[in-house]
Amino acid sequence: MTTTNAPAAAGTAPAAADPLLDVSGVTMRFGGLTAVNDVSLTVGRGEIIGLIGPNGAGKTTFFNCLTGLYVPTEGTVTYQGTVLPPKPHLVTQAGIARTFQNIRLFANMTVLENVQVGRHSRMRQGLLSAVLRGPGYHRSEAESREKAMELLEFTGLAGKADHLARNLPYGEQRKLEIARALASEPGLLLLDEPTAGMNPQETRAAEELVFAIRDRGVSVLVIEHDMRFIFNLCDRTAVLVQGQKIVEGDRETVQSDERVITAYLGAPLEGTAPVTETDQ
Ligand SMILES: Nc1ncnc2c1ncn2[C@@H]1O[C@H](COP(=O)(O)OP(=O)(O)OP(=O)(O)O)[C@@H](O)[C@H]1O
Repeated sequence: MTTTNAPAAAGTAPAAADPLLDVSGVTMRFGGLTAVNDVSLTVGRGEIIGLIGPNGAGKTTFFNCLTGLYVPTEGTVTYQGTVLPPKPHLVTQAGIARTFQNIRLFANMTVLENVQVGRHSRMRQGLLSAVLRGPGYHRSEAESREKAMELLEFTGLAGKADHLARNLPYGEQRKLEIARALASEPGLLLLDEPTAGMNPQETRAAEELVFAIRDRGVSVLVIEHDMRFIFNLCDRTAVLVQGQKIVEGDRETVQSDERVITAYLGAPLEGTAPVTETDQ
């Protein structure tokens, strides 16, 4: 895998000029609780953007608002210039794919089948053709298998194509989730804590994988608690605290922001010591 191990444009201003994703004023309330409060964010083509914040800050809720799992109380999500309807299958068709904090694989299907399921939104064969199993169906199946195998090569799982998903080690299950998400041929991939439960070696490999995904032309928005992972990868990082975006910028901007330090450590520090991966 050949990757470019550097953010696309470190130190950029906190907004993409011609955004692929343009989130404007998204608010999500659950009864009296405002989980996400008036959050705006852009992701440009070829960017890797980080989303960090303490537990319960609203990060996953924000993802759910982007992907149609939740209908935001207020605000809009625009992808490639079109406002997205809050329906997961339409969001996938539009070109946004995601992984979940808690792995959601089909445990009793093979690794290859899991990726083929991810291609469902890009299959052109209708129900009738699938039922009759005509030549079109067989062609489509062969193409689906070939594309799924390419993604397994890309993620390093080709040797396990016939294994049941539930038998993969944890780190490989996370990779498989990413392969399945890529199978829908997204322009934007949302990763929710992709390194949770990984050892340091697996985490470094996951970094390489995210760079390689970006190099395939897929932009990435990633939630992660591992600060080193975030700051190694991301062109910009946004910080959510109690549902609000308190700062967004490059590594230096985020690490030296006193509000970030306060949010993570609970009290302002003397000076502006940078946040490190041990400060989670
Ligand atoms: N469906 C829901 N109904 C009610 N409250 C919810 C719902 N989903 C999330 N919340 C609440 O919204 C707040 C934000 O939760 P969320 O899971 O988005 O945070 P997070 O930043 O992703 O946290 P973590 O880092 O621990 O995963 C929490 O107080 C949570 O309890």
